[in-house]
Parts: sequence; structure tokens; C-alpha cells
Amino acid sequence: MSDDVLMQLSSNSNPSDRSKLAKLEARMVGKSSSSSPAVQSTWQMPSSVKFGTEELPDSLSSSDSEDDMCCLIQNGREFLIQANTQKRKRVIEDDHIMPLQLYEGAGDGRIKATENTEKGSSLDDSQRKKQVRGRGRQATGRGRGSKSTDQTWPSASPSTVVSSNGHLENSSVHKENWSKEHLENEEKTALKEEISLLHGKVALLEEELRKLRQGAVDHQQLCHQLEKELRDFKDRDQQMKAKRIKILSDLLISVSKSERQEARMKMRQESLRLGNVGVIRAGTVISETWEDGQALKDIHTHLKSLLESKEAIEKHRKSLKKRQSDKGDGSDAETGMSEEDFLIQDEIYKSRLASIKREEESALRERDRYELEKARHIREMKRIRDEDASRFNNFQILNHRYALLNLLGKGGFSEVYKAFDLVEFRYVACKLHSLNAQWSEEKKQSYMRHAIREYNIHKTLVHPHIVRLWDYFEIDHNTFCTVLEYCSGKDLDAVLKAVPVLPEKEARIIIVQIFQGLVYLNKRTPKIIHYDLKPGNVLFDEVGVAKMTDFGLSKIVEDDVGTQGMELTSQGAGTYWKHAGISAFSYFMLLHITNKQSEAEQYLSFEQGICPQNALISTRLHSYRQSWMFGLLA
Ligand SMILES: Nc1ncnc2c1ncn2[C@@H]1O[C@H](COP(=O)(O)OP(=O)(O)OP(=O)(O)O)[C@@H](O)[C@H]1O
Repeated sequence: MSDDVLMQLSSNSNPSDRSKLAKLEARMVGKSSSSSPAVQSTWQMPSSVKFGTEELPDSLSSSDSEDDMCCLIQNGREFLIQANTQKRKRVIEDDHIMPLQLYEGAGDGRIKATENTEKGSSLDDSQRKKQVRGRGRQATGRGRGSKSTDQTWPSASPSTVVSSNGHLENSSVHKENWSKEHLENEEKTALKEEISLLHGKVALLEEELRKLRQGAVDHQQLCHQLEKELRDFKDRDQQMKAKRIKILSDLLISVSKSERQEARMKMRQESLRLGNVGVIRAGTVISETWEDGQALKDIHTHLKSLLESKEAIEKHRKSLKKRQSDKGDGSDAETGMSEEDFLIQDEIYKSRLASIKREEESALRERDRYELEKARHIREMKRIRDEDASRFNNFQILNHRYALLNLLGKGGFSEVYKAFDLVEFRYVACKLHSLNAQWSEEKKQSYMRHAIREYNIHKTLVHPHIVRLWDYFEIDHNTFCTVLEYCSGKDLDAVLKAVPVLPEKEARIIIVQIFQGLVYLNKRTPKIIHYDLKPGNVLFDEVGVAKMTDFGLSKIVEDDVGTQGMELTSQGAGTYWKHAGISAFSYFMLLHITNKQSEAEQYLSFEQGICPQNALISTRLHSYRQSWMFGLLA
């Protein structure tokens, strides 16, 4: 430590002092070799310190010259040494103050750095961080810094100045202790400040927590309230839903009831106009017979009178012709009519006959129209009668969902009701399949198999020209229901029966739609054969889109089964698909357009030749032929 300080001190002394010192030392070394090394070393150190001129003997201070020195040496070498030794002592005594004064000039930074370095070894990392934090605060001028800068280090130098001097060492230790204490105090102050800050933060957080807890409690209460409201709302909604459904079904029922009344009233009126079913009693046998209504009676009477008139005129004409030929070239003996008069009379008869013919044609057209109306009327009568006889005619709600309204029609084994779906809020057609209680279990099973197959095939079909099957459920042991898309238009059978000849354009667009449906059935996997395509199974929706329905006889075509391995019915089905599927339908439509019965008959025999083994199809075709081909085209 002393070497460093000495170096420092010597570097700080001015050059003239240094040369004087060198000279003095040179003399001392040369002339007083007896002086102790301790003294010498002690001497050397303060010699580099700036000597105040007042500290030297006047003779030395007043004269720097070589002569003075020589004089001193000559006059008493001993004195000089003694004087220098005393001075050196004094310098050393004061020395513990001087170097620090010098250091103070050099700046606090270095001392502090030294202190910090020393302290750094004894402080752990956290303490160091705190110091840095403390200094940071000093730099920002937050209290502690100002204190620290106000404090001045004691001007005492560290123990490096004179290590051999006990007093100085104590001072150094004291300073170290002081700086430690100071640091500890600073640390404590910082920690106290930090603790008070943390206390503040804790108080804030506690306040925040309290508020949050309060908020949570409020939220929970709100949540409970909302849950309760939701429950109430759901209950109310449930009650309202039940009410809504009740009101809706009541409305639907009242509309249906009025429709029923209207239908029956219309039927009664139409019965008077178009005809009714009368009862004929022959002994004990009671049979039903058709009695034409007034309009038909009138038209028939009119036609009859026209015919009578025509016959009468024809008769008169014949007698005129006879008289004309009898009279020869002369005039008629009885009437005196000339040849010219005969010709005029004949023209009158001819004209009258032509007029009657026109009237007759008109009356026949009118009769045809009445006949069509009569057919519709008979159909409606049958529907009403079936509705009245049905066990589902009292507006039941099936499966808690389908409100049955009015009967649409009755098939071989089923009744189709218009219904309202109270879940989806749409009209549907409920097809109620009833098994005859008289049937054997085997027959029932067979029917069920057919119905389930129909359902399974039909439910997978989604196409604009195929009636959708929405649902299927059992009603009781002998009855089940399929829910179908509702088609509010007529079926094609009714359309064809309503016109004597269907215009080609209309027939073509119906065929196109049905072909699209058939193409879909043939392209999907697995392919489906409808097997029962007829006008009665083509329905129209409210905008006139044609849709195929009734998949009761349809079959799935297994892809991997070759024609050889197929059942007889399936072989027929494959062929039927080609010929009776697309061709038959278009053929029938074309026949209906061209109205050529011979071609229709030819086609039917051809079709029967394709699948003679399929009794069911043959039966169907037979009824088909009966109801449609011969009924219409004959
Ligand atoms: N989805 C529907 N929408 C509207 N009316 C329908 C619907 N399905 C059937 N109908 C009508 O219900 C009546 C009876 O239909 P159903 O299919 O039971 O009889 P069918 O085909 O004449 O007889 P079968 O099934 O014995 O051949 C028909 O007049 C038909 O117009």
C-alpha cells in the first residue's frame, strides 16, 4: 500500500522538489551510511510528498544551491541528519492527514470505488443489488441519494498510507467500520422504505381484493338471479309452448272442421247436380246404385230431345223424298208442291238437322264435362265416406307431434291424412298403415316386412322429384305411420282424368321431372327400382312440381349380384327397370297424348311378357290397366 501511495505522491511532486530530494538523498546515502534503513525508508516516503518550505530549516529552505548543501555538510553532518530526521517524524505524524487531503482532491469516486470493491467481497449479491437500487434512487434524487452525497468521507486515508503505524491502522479500521455501518444504515433505510412501500402496496392489494371479493359476491348473486329468471323463463316458455300448440292445433282443427263441413255441403250440392249413390232394395237384398243428378239428367234429357228432333226431321225428310219420287215429273197430287218446293223443303230439313247436330255436339261436350265433375265428385264422396268411417278422424295428435287433420285418400292398405307437424311447423302427410286384424300372423309379418323395406329405402332418398319421407313410428300393434312430405296438388291420375287429352307440352315436362327422379334412383348406390310407377303415384306440390311416391314395392339392386344369380323377381325387376321404368311411363304418357288404345294394349302385353312370374306386379299392372288404360282410353 505504501508503494502505491508513494508512487502517487512522487508523481504529484514538482520537478524542482524532486531534484532537491534526489540530491539530499544522494548525500545522505554517501555521507551518512550509518543511518538506519527504517529511517531511510521512512524518509523516502514523505520526501516524495510535497514538502512545505516552512517544514524545512531556514537554511535549507532559503538556499537550494549546491553550495548551501556543501556548507551544511561541512558545518555539521550530524545536525543535518538530525534535523532531517525530526522533520521526517513530523511529516510522518501529519502524514495520516495529508495523503487523504490529496486524495480528496483526486476525487471521492476512487475512494468509493475502493470501498465498494472491498465491500463487494463481503456483500452478497442481494445486498449489492440493494446498493445499486439505493444508488439508483440517489441518482433520481429520491431522498437517500441526497443524504449520501451530503455525507463526506472522513479525510483519513485508508490504512494503506502507513501500515506500520498503529494509530493509522485503527483509524482505517474505524473508517471501514464506519463505511460498513453507513452502508448498513443505508441498507436499513432502503429496506425500511421498501417495507413501507410494500406495506402500501399490500394495503392497496388488500383493498383491491376486498373489492374483487365484493364484485364476485355481486356477480354470484346476479348469476343466481339470472339462473332463476332463466328457469322462470323456461317454465313460462314451456307453458306458453303448450298454450301455443294448443291454440295452433285448435285453430287447425277449427279450420279442418270448417273444411269438412264445406266439403260435405259441397258434396250434397254436387250430389243434387251430378248424382248420388242410391239404395236399391230387391227383396232382402240391398244394393247400391248410382243416380245421376239434375244437371246430368237435364243434359241427358236435352240430348234425348235433340235426338228425337233429329229423328223426327229425318223421318220428315224421308217422307218428302218419297213423295218427290212418287209424283214423277208433275206436281204432288195431295199438296200440289212443285219440284222447286220439294227442294226448298229438303234444304229446311237439312239446315234443321245441322243445327240439331251442333246443339248435340255442344250438349255432348257439356255432358263430358259433367262426367269429369261426376268422377271428381264420386272420388270426393268416397273420401268423405272413408273419412267418416276412419278411426283417425277425430283430430288426434300422433306421437305428441303430428296433429291429424283431414283425410287425403285411402289406398289398398292405408289411409293418408293431411297433418301438421307441431315441432317443425309444417304440413305433412301421415300415411297410416293398418294391418287387418283378420289376417294371419304370417300375412301381417309379410306386410310389415314390405312396409319396413319401403321406409328403409324411402328415407334415404333425397331428390326434388321424390316425395321425402320424414318420420316413421308405431301407433299400436296393428298400425304404424310414415310421415311424408305434403303435396297439396292433385296426383297425376286425377290430372289425366280431368282432361280428355293432355297437351303434349304439359306431358313432356311431367315426363322430364319423373325421368330426373328415375335417373337419380338408378345412379345412386345402391340403385333402387320403384316397381310401382303409375300416375296415381306421381304427386304435385303447391307450385306444380311432380314427385314420385309410394315405394312399397320398390327394391334395392345389389351391385355384386349378376343377372344369373338374381331371384326371378329381381331378374324381372332389372328388365322392368329398363322397359317398365322409364319406357313404360313415357309410353303411357305418350299413349295418353296420342290416345291410341291399340298401342297401349300392345305395350301392356309386351310388359306382361317381360315379367310374367311376378304375380304382384302383374296384379298391379292389371289394376293399372283397369283403372287407367281402359278406363281412360277405351
Ligand atoms: N305425400 C302426400 N301428399 C298428399 N297427398 C298424398 C300423399 N301421399 C298420398 N297422398 C294421397 O293419398 C291418397 C292415398 O294414397 P295411397 O298411396 O295410400 O294410395 P294409393 O297409392 O292410391 O293406393 P295403394 O298404395 O294401395 O296403391 C292418394 O289419393 C294420394 O293422392
